[in-house]
Amino acid sequence: MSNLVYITTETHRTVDGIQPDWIHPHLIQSTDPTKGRQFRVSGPIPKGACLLVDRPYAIIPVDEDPGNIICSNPACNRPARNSERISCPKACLSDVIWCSNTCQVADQVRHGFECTWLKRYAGPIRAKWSEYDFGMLWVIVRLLARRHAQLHELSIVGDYMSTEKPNHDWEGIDSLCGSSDTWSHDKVRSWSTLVKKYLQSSSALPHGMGVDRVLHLICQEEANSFGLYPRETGHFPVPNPPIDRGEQFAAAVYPTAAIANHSCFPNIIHKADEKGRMVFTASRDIFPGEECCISYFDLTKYKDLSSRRDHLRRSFLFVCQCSRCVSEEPVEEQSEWTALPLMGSL
Ligand SMILES: C[S@@+](CC[C@H](N)C(=O)[O-])C[C@H]1O[C@@H](n2cnc3c(N)ncnc32)[C@H](O)[C@@H]1O
Repeated sequence: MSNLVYITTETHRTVDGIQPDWIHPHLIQSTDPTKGRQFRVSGPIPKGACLLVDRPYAIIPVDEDPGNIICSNPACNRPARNSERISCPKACLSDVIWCSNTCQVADQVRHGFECTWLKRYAGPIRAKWSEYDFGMLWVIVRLLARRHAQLHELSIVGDYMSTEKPNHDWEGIDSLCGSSDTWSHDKVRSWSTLVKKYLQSSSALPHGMGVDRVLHLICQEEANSFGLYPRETGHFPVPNPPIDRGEQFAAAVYPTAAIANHSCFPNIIHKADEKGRMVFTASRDIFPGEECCISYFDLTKYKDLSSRRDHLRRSFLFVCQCSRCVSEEPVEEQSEWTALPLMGSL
């Protein structure tokens, strides 16, 4: 991180009302007819420049590495050492810890929302479904818990419905792409069962949303959540010998970072910092008008066109249209793609 170039002239710029911790003045949002929302740059970006620092709206530890459990306070998120961990007094879940009394007190309202749900359902979901399903549902509960805590704060200062202070962060979650049309019927049916069993609005989870909205939230979360790893993702060309990104230690949803599309020839490297904030750094010089892309997967793992596209199709449900994939397509496939009707034009 030592060679990052921070340009600090516009510290409070927003992307369509969403306010990340920091965004480079040249990073803008636009729309691509095939890929949807995207990041572009309006001016030159030197290699090493920091483009974005985005706070997670919700983050959960992933159980692989019990040495690396992150503080539950969303304003902190730092990995806490064993000796400094404070557990929930109601013992809702061993993965819920805070790194100090201050963080625990600051997180009371948000955690209060998830605590009963975790105590009641974490065990049964892990036993009857899977660790993956539990993680996915817990991210949803944390999204709802954060929204609840923000609404609570706004109601304390008396401007809950004020148009001057809308809940910018939740707008970012609301605008994430993803819908039930993207996923298979079986998948959507299984998520619908999970929502009805475990995520309906109740005294244990008073979010006030209908089943369809929560199901839609799952579809959005599944299309937009990030895995957090100890090392950077997106170095290209892959260094020799290759350095992978390590074991995942958390999963998170970032309202602004989620706008970044994937490329197998990315110009951005991404990695979460010590507070769980997603940091985008230019991996080469980027020219005005260029799209800014991250890599959604570890480029050391999938190398040729078919393995990259298969992986993206299976895990992210889209056919990669990045410049590298399109240029590597056999000529007959290229003409098939160009023959497909586009939804619009640039
Ligand atoms: C995390 S979102 C990225 C932002 C998204 N474009 C939007 O409109 O919000 C991931 C989705 O973007 C689209 N996408 C991202 N990278 C792509 C690529 N290389 N080729 C085609 N579609 C892509 C896919 O629809 C994918 O499900």
